[in-house]
Amino acid sequence: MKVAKFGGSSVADAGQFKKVAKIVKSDPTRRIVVVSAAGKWQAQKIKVTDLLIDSFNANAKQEDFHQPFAIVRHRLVKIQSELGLTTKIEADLDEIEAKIPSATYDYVVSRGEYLTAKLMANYIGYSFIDAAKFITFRDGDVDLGASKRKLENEMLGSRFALVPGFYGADEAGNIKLMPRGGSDITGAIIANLVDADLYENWTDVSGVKVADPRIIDHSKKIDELTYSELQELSYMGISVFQEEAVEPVREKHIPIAILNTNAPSEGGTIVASSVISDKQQLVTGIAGKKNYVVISIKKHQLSRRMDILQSAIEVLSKFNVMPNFLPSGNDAVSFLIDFNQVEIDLDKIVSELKSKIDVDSVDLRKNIALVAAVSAKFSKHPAIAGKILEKLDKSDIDVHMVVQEGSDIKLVVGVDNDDYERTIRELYLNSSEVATSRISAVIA
Ligand SMILES: Nc1ncnc2c1ncn2[C@@H]1O[C@H](COP(=O)(O)OP(=O)(O)OP(=O)(O)O)[C@@H](O)[C@H]1O
Ligand SMILES: N[C@@H](CC(=O)O)C(=O)O
Repeated sequence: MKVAKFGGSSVADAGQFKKVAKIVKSDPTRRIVVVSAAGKWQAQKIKVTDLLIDSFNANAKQEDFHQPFAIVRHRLVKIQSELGLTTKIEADLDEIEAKIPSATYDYVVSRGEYLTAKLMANYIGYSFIDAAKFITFRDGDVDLGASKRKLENEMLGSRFALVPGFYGADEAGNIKLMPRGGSDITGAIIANLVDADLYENWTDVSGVKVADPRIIDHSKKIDELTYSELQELSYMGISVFQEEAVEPVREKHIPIAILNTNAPSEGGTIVASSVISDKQQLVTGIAGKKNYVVISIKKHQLSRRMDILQSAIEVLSKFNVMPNFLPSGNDAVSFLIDFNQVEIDLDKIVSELKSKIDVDSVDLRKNIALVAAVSAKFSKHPAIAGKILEKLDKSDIDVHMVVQEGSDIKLVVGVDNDDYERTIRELYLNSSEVATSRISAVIA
C-alpha cells in the first residue's frame, strides 16, 4: 500500500486537481491520499493557509477579516464549480466565517486543508476522513498508538481514504496544528500507522535538487538520499520536505519518493536508510537560509565555566529563543539564531547578557547567512571539508564561521547575507561531477 501526499501547488486550482486525480487513479495501491491546502501555482500567488492566517490576524486586530476570507471562498468555490462537484462547500465556508471571531488560531488556519480535502475526496470518489478524528495529540506530540487505533476504526468499510494534512486534535477534540509544511508530517505519520510500502510526496519539482532550483538553474537532481541527509537538508532550509516528517517513516524503514505532480514520468528522489552512493559526487546536497544573528560571549577559559553558560542559556530561554547552532571554543561561545525568532527582543537580550553574566564581551553580528553542504561521505573523508573551504577562500567569500557538528554529515559556513547566492553557486560548482574530478583524489 502507498500513502500519497500532494502539496499545496498540486491542489492549487481545478487544473491541478485533474493532474492529481490522474496520478491517483493510475495506481490502485495509492489507497490513502493526503492533501495540503490549495497553495501557490501560476496565477495563484498566495496560499490559502496564508489567507486564513490573515483572516485570523485581521479579526484579532479588529480589522476586516471578511476581505482575505472572501479570496479563500472565491478560490474554493471556483474549484468546486469548475469540476462540477456536489460538495456544497459554501455551507462549510459560511460556518467557518461565522466562527472566526471566536475560534482558535489552530482551528481557523487548519480549515484550508479541511476544505481542500473535502473537495478532492468528492472529485476522486475517496472517503473523506477528518484528521481530527484520529491524529491524536498528547502533551504536544502525536500519540501514534492512539492514532493507529482510531484510524483503523475510521477506515472500517473504506478502502480508499482522503485525509487533510497539517492538523490533528487533542484528547478533548480541540484542533492542533503542526508546524508550517506539516502536511508532509501527516502523510509520514499515516504511512507509519498503516505500515505503508512507500510514502509518495508529490510536489512541483522532480525530486530534491543538489541546490535550490531558484538559485541554480537546471540544478542536478539527487536520485537517492539517506533519511539523515534529507533531515539535515530540511533542517537547513530546503522547503521541499518538512524536517519532522522524516522520523515517522525512518522508524518503519518506509522509503520516501519525492515526485512531481506536473511531470510524473520524470521520476524523482528516493529516500531510504542507505543508498548506493555516486562516487563522483562529493557533496550530496546544499541548503541554506539567510538572516541569522550571531551573539558571541567571550571570557578567558569560558569552556570551563558551566555557570556562565547556564546563565546565558537562561537569558535566552526567558525570551523563548532556541539557538540553531552553538559553535564554541576555549574562550568563546556563539549562539546562532534565526533573526525572525529574536527580532523584537534582540536589544533586550544583548543588554541582559551584558548586565547579568560575568563575561569580557558580548558581540552581536547581524545579516549572516548559513549555507550547509551535506554528504554522508564527510564522516569517512573529513578532508573534503578542507577542500570546500579552500574553494570558498579562493573565490574571495568571507567565511565568518565554520560549524561541523552533531551528525558529522554536514558542514555549515556562515557568510554575509549578500554572499549567500554566490556561496551556493561555488559549492554547487565544486560538488558536481565535472568539477569534482579535480578534487576526487581526496576520496581515493
Ligand atoms: N534543493 C531543493 N530541491 C528541490 N526543491 C527545492 C530545493 N530547495 C528549495 N526548493 C523549493 O521547494 C519547492 C517545493 O516545496 P513546497 O513546500 O513549496 O511545495 P508544495 O508541494 O507546493 O507544498 P506546500 O505548499 O504544501 O508546502 C520547490 O518549488 C523549490 O522551489
Ligand atoms: N498549508 C500548510 C501546510 C502544508 O502545506 O503542508 C502550510 O502552508 O504550511
